[in-house]
Amino acid sequence: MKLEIRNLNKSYVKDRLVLQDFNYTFVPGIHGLLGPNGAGKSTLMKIIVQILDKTSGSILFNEKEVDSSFLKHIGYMPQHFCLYDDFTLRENLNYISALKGIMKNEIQEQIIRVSKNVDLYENLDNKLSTFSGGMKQRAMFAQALLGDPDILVLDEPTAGLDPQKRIELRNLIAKVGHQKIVLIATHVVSDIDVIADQILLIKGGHCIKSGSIRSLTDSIYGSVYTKKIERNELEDYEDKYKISNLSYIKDELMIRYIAKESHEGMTVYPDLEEVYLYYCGDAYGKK
Ligand SMILES: Nc1ncnc2c1ncn2[C@@H]1O[C@H](COP(=O)(O)OP(=O)(O)OP(=O)(O)O)[C@@H](O)[C@H]1O
Repeated sequence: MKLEIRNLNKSYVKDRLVLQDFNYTFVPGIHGLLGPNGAGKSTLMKIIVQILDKTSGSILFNEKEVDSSFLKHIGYMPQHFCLYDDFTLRENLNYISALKGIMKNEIQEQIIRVSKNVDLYENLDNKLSTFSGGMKQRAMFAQALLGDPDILVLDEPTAGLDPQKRIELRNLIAKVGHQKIVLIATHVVSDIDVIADQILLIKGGHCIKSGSIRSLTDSIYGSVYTKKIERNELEDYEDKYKISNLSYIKDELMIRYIAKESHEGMTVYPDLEEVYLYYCGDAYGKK
């Protein structure tokens, strides 16, 4: 199974491309789409799920150009809440099942399966208006799982969740995402650093770098340092380098920072946040 994005371009307004010659081939596994605000992650997702038209380029699923029949392969969880608050969860899932064209005699079984998947089986007959934020996110995830789609497109699925709920949803995605093509757009590195098989760093409408977390951290090994400094040196370091971490140990200041040229600090193994800062962060240092 593969989903190919070829030379994809999108502009909302004339002459301003928000996706530029975007190329990537998704295969089964969890793909984390990381990038700054406005990078084009949601736009890419909306084009894949056919909410938006592309300006040019092509999308192929298993070698064939996609058309509207491709939608049955997709489960989409948008960035913003999109359920009916006055409906019960069962009514919501019934409605979405009908929209997805799921056979009538399969709907009840599907609703039971997905509600159990997201641990909301006991809440099926409660109105969404009584759900907490975390329950609503899980309800939206249940909606994406209806029809057991091959591809899950999740746009900031953990937005607004507390740390425990965030971890629970992340584990759930890892559990049900197995053998599917899963795309997760996020700004939160910890949402994907454990579960993603591949990371795509997206900036300015391009995929600027991709690979496994290990290959990405390896790619910047030698550029991340740690050092104990005096307080009055901090400003100078901030001017010259990207500080990825700063902590006080008693009165001493310990920093981790990214320096592209070799440096006197002690080299440390990078993490994904540092990969993000290295490739997607603002201009190198303040100067
Ligand atoms: N409906 C629209 N009309 C005009 N411009 C838009 C529209 N939607 C998005 N854009 C612009 O397209 C660019 C990409 O936006 P997009 O929402 O895809 O980015 P993103 O990476 O998902 O950002 P975020 O992380 O903030 O959600 C941005 O410059 C945004 O302002």
